[in-house]
Amino acid sequence: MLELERLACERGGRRLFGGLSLVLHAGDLLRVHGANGSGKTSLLRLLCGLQTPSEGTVRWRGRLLPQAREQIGQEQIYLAHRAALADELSPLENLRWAQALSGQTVTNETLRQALDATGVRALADQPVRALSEGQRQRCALARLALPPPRALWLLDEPFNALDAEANGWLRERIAAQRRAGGVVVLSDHQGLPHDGAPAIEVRL
Ligand SMILES: Nc1ncnc2c1ncn2[C@@H]1O[C@H](COP(=O)(O)OP(=O)(O)OP(=O)(O)O)[C@@H](O)[C@H]1O
Repeated sequence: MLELERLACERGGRRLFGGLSLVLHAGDLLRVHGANGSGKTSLLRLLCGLQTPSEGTVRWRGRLLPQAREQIGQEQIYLAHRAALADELSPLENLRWAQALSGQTVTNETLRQALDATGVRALADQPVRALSEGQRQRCALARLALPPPRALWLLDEPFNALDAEANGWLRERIAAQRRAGGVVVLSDHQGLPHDGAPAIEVRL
């Protein structure tokens, strides 16, 4: 479903990685490891078409990125590092905005149910700036609980700041996504404990 061919990335005139080739099929999990600044975020941004490779190609279901980014937007979720939420908006407004950007409109009740899934329904109407890091991350992760199902999840350090309960919830969501035939790519600089599920590992 997701094909990387001899992918290379440069930032600020520096080559971060090159020659990266792999194919992810339905149900696959790719774990991207590497030190701070090694290029994990850059790789995820290449995979969702927010960045252009310096060499090589990325294809989702045969369509070339970033050229096909608009079409592919409805099939993927990209959750950026450090819960990229607008501070002045509430979690509910942030979720509604994220859905609108990918062409979806949902009812407030559906949004509240998603926030309920990550345990932050009670915070739905507060400004995000008043939330803790972990609460922010839970709000961002609520997108994974929103319809419609998206075949490709790109998650930048999604376990950051989560407590044990939220960590368990996210692991179960990722497992369910894989069982449903989706593809998950996640980055990690902490050497996450492995949950035993087979994964493809890349170190940058
Ligand atoms: N907009 C930019 N312009 C120039 N260089 C950049 C830009 N964004 C990132 N970089 C550089 O690219 C390199 C890789 O950054 P990236 O965010 O992809 O790393 P990372 O592995 O995700 O790091 P971390 O674990 O710290 O989040 C870094 O050296 C960074 O300074």
